[in-house]
Amino acid sequence: MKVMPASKPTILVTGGAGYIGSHAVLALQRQGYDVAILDNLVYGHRDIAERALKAELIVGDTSDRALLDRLFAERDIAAVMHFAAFAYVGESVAQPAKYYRNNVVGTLTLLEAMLAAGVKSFVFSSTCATYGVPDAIPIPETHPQRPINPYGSSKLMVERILSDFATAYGLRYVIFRYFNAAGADPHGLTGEDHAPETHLIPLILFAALGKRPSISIYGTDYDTPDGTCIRDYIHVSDLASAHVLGVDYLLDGGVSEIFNLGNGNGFSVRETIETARRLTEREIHVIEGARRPGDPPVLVGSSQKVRGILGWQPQYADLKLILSHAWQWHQKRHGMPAS
Ligand SMILES: NC(=O)c1ccc[n+]([C@@H]2O[C@H](COP(=O)([O-])OP(=O)(O)OC[C@H]3O[C@@H](n4cnc5c(N)ncnc54)[C@H](O)[C@@H]3O)[C@@H](O)[C@H]2O)c1
Ligand SMILES: O=c1ccn([C@@H]2O[C@H](COP(=O)(O)OP(=O)(O)O[C@H]3O[C@H](CO)[C@@H](O)[C@H](O)[C@H]3O)[C@@H](O)[C@H]2O)c(=O)[nH]1
Repeated sequence: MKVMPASKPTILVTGGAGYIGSHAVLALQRQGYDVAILDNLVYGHRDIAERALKAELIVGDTSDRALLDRLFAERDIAAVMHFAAFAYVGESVAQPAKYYRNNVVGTLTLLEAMLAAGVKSFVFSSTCATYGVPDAIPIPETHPQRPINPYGSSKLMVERILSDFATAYGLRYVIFRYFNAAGADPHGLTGEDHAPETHLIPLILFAALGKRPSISIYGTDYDTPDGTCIRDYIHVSDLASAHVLGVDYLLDGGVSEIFNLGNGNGFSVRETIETARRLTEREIHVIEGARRPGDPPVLVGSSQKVRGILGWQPQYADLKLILSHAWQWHQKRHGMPAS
């Protein structure tokens, strides 16, 4: 007789209609988890959540306590993966209130609703932006946290709340501090589609597609080898697989942990543009502009800890491969075939 595997529990994914969250939904589904998405669709996409991923989408906000109470009462949720947040570094400098309200107050409401419903496992999207300007590269998890923009501060505040809630209320969490998410699902089911788009890699590819006339480099006078900022780009599907390992770990009774997620390799803005030129074989017109407020010159992370404790292994660490998946996705999403 064929023995069917016991079905896995339901995971609530906030922000699951967004970029990284949708890849996490896919990774959870591929591991046999049931998923419910909570997303207010301010930046998320109904077509990706419902048509591409065929997931249950609850359209609503993390600050809506009545909705959260109903959501937890009606489903048997084992853990929450919390992606819902605003995440534009530059905007956070100009509009900090928007960031503290959504990222801190929204998360607090969600945590209170979870705990009231007896759900105590939480996976949180934090960021290397909590480190600020690093003392040394690669950055370990023990590095002091001194964010230089309100976005990073909002994420650090949530990290502190989680630590206090663990002590007082028995919450168990995995915090992932990611470096720069990039790329797209290699099978093309989901990818990056921010409006407005402010991230470097999609904007470079839009210039290659002719959707934009050029790419601006924000600052060429940084203290780096070519004067432009250096970032550690990590494939979004590798982020997603780490999140599944994080949920498995918490559901197995693991203690609260904090992990960096990066590849440990830094690429400058100029190097990233050059890699895209070679990949796409298209003209990419560059404009050298002023620095963007809130940008640290170099962010590169050490991910030894997550490899050791969760056994995480990135599958797509190569920048050209990351760009090639993003390129496939943007050509399909924007209906412009490669020549
Ligand atoms: N993109 C990166 O490189 C990066 C790096 C480090 C950390 N992060 C974090 O990862 C998470 C996801 O980032 P992303 O790039 O996928 O962003 P995204 O904007 O694509 O996804 C966020 C999703 O959350 C939803 N949302 C926002 N506020 C909400 C609320 N109050 N209630 C319900 N839904 C809400 C949005 O509609 C969107 O679908 C964020 O928490 C971000 O801070 C991102
Ligand atoms: O048109 C552009 C856009 C960006 N950049 C530069 O490219 C780098 C990367 O910028 P971007 O893609 O906007 O990412 P970050 O500002 O580094 O922020 C991302 O990565 C952070 C972790 O580093 C996350 O916390 C944020 O949520 C996420 O948006 C930075 O040096 C920017 O100054 C340009 O030169 N031109």
